Amino acid sequence: MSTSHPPLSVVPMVNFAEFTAKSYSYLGRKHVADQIDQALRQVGFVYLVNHGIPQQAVNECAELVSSMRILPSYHAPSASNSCNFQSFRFFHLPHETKLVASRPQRSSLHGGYSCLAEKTVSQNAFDESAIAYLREPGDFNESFECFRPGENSQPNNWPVDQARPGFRKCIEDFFWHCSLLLHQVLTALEVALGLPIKYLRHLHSQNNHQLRLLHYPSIRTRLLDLATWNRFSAHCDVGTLSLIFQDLVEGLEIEDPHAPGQFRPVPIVPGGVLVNVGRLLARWSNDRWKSTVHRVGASPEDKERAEADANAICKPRFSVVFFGTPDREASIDALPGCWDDTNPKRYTEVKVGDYIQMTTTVLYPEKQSGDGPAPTSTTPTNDENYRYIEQRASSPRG
Ligand SMILES: O=C(O)CCC(=O)C(=O)O
Ligand SMILES: [Fe+2]
Repeated sequence: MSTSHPPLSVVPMVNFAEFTAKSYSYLGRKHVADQIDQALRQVGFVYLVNHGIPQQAVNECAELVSSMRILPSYHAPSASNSCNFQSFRFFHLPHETKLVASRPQRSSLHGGYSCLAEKTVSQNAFDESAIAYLREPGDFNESFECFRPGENSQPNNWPVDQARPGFRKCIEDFFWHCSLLLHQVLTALEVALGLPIKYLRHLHSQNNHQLRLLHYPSIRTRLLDLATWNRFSAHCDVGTLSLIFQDLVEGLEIEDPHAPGQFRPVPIVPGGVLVNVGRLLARWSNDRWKSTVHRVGASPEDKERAEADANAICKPRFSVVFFGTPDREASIDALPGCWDDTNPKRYTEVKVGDYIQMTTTVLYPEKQSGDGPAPTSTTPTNDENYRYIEQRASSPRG
């Protein structure tokens, strides 16, 4: 079948040092800003190298992530199983210790720990039966989420310090590194569109962002057949820009904007950060910048091994994702330069708080007030969830 667009296989890469270096001229910075603009228009994702977050800070965050053990009851990792994030030390804590830091009943209003397979994202499903269907099996990951340190309306739940000394400080510091980078990339977008300085940034002045640590444990790769179980279901992010830091294990896939339904693996760029557009920024830019559907499965290498061996086990994967979010009171209306008579506004103006409320209703339908009790001994353990998935995978849904 012929197509006017080449298949999407590569996320463009941009050297961000050329934007942040003080020695660079306006024209030099504009050149970088234009490259980012182009990538977000065509792919919705861009890799930034030399992004300015000190490697030591990424390593420290990853360092908490340092033993090679995975959830012990499943599968032993192979000796060659190297990854630079290795395994979050946090995720190796005993289940009960992690539960102390739980998000109350999946509340979108709290930071904290979510157990394996507790949560599923849903894409474009707004009626109750579709949501119920999509939610039934959880995605095969466990996560820890952190909102802006000191944000009272979205309190964070931390593990007790003796359980993981330094965890809280490290994660909070990393939050602020990411926040700084987010503001720099927003500045680049202002330059690309010729907007007044801080036009986008001033609507992010409250820094109501979110940091998510993710652990995708090893599992029999064939169980990750996307018809039965996912590591992270296909979705778009909600906010403006997300920053994704990955270990050395691939698995992220993005939908080819020119071939809907076809997902392309994203290769790892060591030291690079992936930046992608959330739905709010797509809306704000009148769809100039694409919010591309993405998902996480087994890496291409693991998939290949599973072709030959039905019992092959895929490598564990770790990632850290920072979700840039505008201030809740901000109104999002098409940006200057993104619409005119020939390209009229596609969306009505929306308040950020209302939009987020609508999307979290889909993600966390059973709990809106956020004040529910912490999980109790009746909360399924990771082991129970895992066994459930094994069972369900032998009788696929549908
Ligand atoms: O783990 C990843 O690489 C991506 C996760 C993701 O897309 C998300 O948390 O929204
Ligand atoms: Fe995402």
